[in-house]
Amino acid sequence: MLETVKTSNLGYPRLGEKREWKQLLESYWRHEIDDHQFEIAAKRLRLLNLQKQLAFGVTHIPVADNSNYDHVLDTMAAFNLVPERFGSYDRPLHLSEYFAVARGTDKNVPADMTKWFNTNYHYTVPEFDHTQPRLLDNRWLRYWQEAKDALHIDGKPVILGPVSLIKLGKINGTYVTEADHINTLLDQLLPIYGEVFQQLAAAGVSWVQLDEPTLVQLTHANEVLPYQKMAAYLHRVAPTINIVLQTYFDAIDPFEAVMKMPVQAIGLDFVHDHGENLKHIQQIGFPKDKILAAGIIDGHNIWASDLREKVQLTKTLQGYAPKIWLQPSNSLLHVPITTKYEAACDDSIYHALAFADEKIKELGIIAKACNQQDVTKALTKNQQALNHLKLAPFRHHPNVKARVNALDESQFKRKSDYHTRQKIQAAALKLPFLPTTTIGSFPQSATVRAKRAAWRQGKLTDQAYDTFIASEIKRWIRLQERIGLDVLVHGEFERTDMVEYFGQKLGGFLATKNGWVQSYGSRAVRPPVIYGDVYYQEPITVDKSVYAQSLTDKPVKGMITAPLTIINWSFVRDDITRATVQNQIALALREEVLNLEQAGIKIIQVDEPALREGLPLKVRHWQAYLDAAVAAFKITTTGVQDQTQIHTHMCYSDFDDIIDTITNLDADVISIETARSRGEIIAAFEQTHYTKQIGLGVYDIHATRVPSISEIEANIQRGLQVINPKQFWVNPDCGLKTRTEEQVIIALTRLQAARDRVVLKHQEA
Ligand SMILES: CN1c2c(nc(N)[nH]c2=O)NC[C@@H]1CNc1ccc(C(=O)N[C@@H](CCC(=O)N[C@@H](CCC(=O)N[C@@H](CCC(=O)O)C(=O)O)C(=O)O)C(=O)O)cc1
Ligand SMILES: N[C@@H](CCS)C(=O)O
Ligand SMILES: [Zn+2]
Repeated sequence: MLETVKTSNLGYPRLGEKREWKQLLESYWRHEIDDHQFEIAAKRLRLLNLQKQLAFGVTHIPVADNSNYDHVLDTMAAFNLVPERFGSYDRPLHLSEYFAVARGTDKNVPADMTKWFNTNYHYTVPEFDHTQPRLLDNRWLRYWQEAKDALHIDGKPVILGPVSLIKLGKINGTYVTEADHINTLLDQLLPIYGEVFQQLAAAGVSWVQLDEPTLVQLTHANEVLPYQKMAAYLHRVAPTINIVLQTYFDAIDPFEAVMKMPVQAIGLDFVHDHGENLKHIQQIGFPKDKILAAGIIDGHNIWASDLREKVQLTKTLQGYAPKIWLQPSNSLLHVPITTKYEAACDDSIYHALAFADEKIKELGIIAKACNQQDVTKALTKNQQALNHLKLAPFRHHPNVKARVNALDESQFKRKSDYHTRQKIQAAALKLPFLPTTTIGSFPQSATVRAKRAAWRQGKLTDQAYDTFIASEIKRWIRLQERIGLDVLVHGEFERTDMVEYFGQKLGGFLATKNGWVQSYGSRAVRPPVIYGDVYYQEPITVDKSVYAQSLTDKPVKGMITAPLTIINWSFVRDDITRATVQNQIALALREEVLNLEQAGIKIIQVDEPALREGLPLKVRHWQAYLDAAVAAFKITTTGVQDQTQIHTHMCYSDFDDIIDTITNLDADVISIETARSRGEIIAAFEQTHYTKQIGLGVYDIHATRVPSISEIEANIQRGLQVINPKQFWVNPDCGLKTRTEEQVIIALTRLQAARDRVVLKHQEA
């Protein structure tokens, strides 16, 4: 006898429909509101999110999935695990102490952040160097109680599991991978998780969602041991709590071992699993005593589901697991909140979109269909919407498809090898020893944003807006000249965002009005939607670069975003392969690169910061991804003459495992982040005997604190110990758009002075 199909959610976006949460955080940071006002407003937003899910009929509503900055930081703060420099506590952290860890202070650099699996969300990296874990704050109980008291919701607290917490963190600057380290830390953490669970049990909590996303990265059954130990412990100390062991972003390889764990439900991703979770269930079966929490709706993309197909999938799953919860494949943190602000876009796209709220509604329809309720109308409407998009003529451009199919070897190769190019470029550019440059963007000041807002609202003409952007470019060219930088940039003032901007300019993209997704803390991005074949409409960046170059004798870098970063930070159509979409983007950008070159731009930077984060979670899928990434980068960049210098830039990455890919990109110069990761990255380049030019980030742009000349000099010297000075460039870690003008001028002046000191010492030696 089949049980009623229930619905569940894994996490709801935090931003608020109109980014109210962002406004709230930032007004608190600006001291416009006090703690009390902050708490009242934050509670209102939390309850609003819960109320919505209640209204949509979700059976198992997540609680404590909210955060004041980041959920990993919340876990660290609750367990006294913040980095040592921020102190050790025996009471819950005050809001200002919590934000100090996240954002840094005058004295302390903030805790390190990195990408959350293969998403564009950043989490705070735990540091386990001096851990004295203890429970400071059972936030899971607090938020469960809040939902119960205010809305009578018996919520499902979401807690990041201890093994994943450990593996997402570092000891002595290195990610925790050794079994011994994992076990030692687990022994320290389990009693604390036990306390949390016991308190939840005492309060009457029925279900806890225990997220262990690292389970999808395992390859062998013996790696499941710490997870088993953890589940057995929690079951022993809090037997009345039902645990849903939640995985996402891929399939579980050691399937049988995980299925044996003493939990009451297992959450599996049936969207990003390459079909493997279903295959495992069909071959191995699903434990009869457990609930299958089936992630059947794509929580990482924004397309409406094919509901008939999902009903069919659910019925198939019911053949193996009679007790089912239907849920998104992962937390809805990674998609915008509602499509209702997008109604102005083409109807055939609009009706085929599903953001968080629409996804939750989809779950309700599928559940009803499986529970024998009549949803014919909803299913028909869904089929019509999908068909309209599929057949929309503006989606298909046969000539684009033909160009991708006709790609040949000549479009993947520079004319000459690096050493030949290097000589030609050196003669043409005549750059000094240890050239200085920046990564591209300068402050997106309140004035820049206000002018853009006025222009968008029609209060400023196109011409007035262009004139304003030109005046900013000119002002910053002069500033860069005054500081003495060697290679200049135009500053990217015209761009809301390095991906969204290209989405606004290329054919086949839709730029959303309100499709905000949290990137880190209060910061958000609006990923554009790739709905059709991508094509080049007209020059995108050429006029800005040419104008900037006309103002100075120093070289100005052209600045574009590379295909993998565009695709990884967009929502991508899912009816053709990603490799095809990537190559379409690459062919369009190739035209832009050639136009820049033809217009006299001698250095062109092709930013690829998201290449590393897009790596599939399973190593066996890496090579195909990396090969396709290299191909797209080469299509973009290899059309130019030898004397045109191609730069690329990557940040927020661990480069060790993609160093061969970096070499294969064949860029003449790469600038990378290093200031924050304290030099681990440099070793990777040393070991590979990297022969091309490298700009090491010697100023951490993510910290509000500006380093001294000596600190920057030390960073340069550290790099020079392992990298040949002839290959070395001096630059910040990343773009400067989030910094203030004052900070940037001081920082770059010091960077230039540090470079001059090093040059002097080098000449004296
Ligand atoms: C390098 N990074 C990037 C990532 N992903 C990207 N897609 N782009 C990136 O650059 N991932 C990794 C990192 C993440 N880094 C950041 C850094 C900074 C931000 C950020 O500051 N985001 C802003 C929003 C930026 C933006 O688009 N601003 C618009 C203004 C939009 C707006 O607020 N409009 C208002 C009205 C106008 C107004 O009052 O200003 C409205 O629509 O209501 C612009 O420049 O015009 C943020 O505030 O969060 C993100 C990721
Ligand atoms: N050119 C971009 C790169 C960011 S990763 C910038 O400077 O903002
Ligand atoms: Zn960057």
